[in-house]
Amino acid sequence: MSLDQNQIDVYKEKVGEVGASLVTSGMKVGLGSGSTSACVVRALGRRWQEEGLRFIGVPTSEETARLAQSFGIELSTLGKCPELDLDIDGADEVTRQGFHLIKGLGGALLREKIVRYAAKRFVVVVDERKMVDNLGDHTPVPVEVSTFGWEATAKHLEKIGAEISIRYKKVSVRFKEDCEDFFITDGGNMILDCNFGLVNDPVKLGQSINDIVGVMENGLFIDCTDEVLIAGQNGIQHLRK
Ligand SMILES: O=C(CO)[C@H](O)[C@H](O)COP(=O)(O)O
Repeated sequence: MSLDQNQIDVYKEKVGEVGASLVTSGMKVGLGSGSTSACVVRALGRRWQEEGLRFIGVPTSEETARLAQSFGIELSTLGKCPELDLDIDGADEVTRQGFHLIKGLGGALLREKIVRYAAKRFVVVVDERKMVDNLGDHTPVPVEVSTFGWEATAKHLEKIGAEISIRYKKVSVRFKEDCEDFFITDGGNMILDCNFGLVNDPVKLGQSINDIVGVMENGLFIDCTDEVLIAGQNGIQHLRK
């Protein structure tokens, strides 16, 4: 499906507003990362300033924290708020059946996964381009790894079938050594984008990836999404598990 950027931006704004409408005063809310989550945060910022909505946000990235703070939204940490009522985040792929996800093209997957598992309810906001039949349809699996010894970690990932692209600051390119321009996550790690082709058994794959020493976390979010808000030609669909 080809959509122009203006149409995509309109979808993101709309789904951001519907996502933000799920927040009520007094809630503790995980704030996702990426451009669609930014639309949620901006819509929440408007509600904060115009309606007097008051909640506590726990951001999944420094960028999201800065955006939320620019609206005066109160932020906290999982240290102070270890249990959240709601987490709203974007995704790179969402399966039509089961709402399994690939996340992390924005580079925040470790914090996003930690925040997701601190929340009672997880709502994913996407536009219709992100809906797939199988994980791996058009997105690699981002894997966050320690910068120390990442080359050895990459070799182990290749042994389990990954075709690796190192994530650089701007774009992800094919394996190249001795490059100093790596993308570094908020937690000080690197991202290796691992193409496994179609992912038939995501639970097993996620386990095999996380069993490798040096891996911090992988971008497969399996069986943990409660609801999906999908922006498309027919408006916003709100699907529940
Ligand atoms: O997982 C993520 C960041 O780590 C994002 O949620 C994901 O990449 C979607 O981003 P966007 O809404 O910009 O397409």
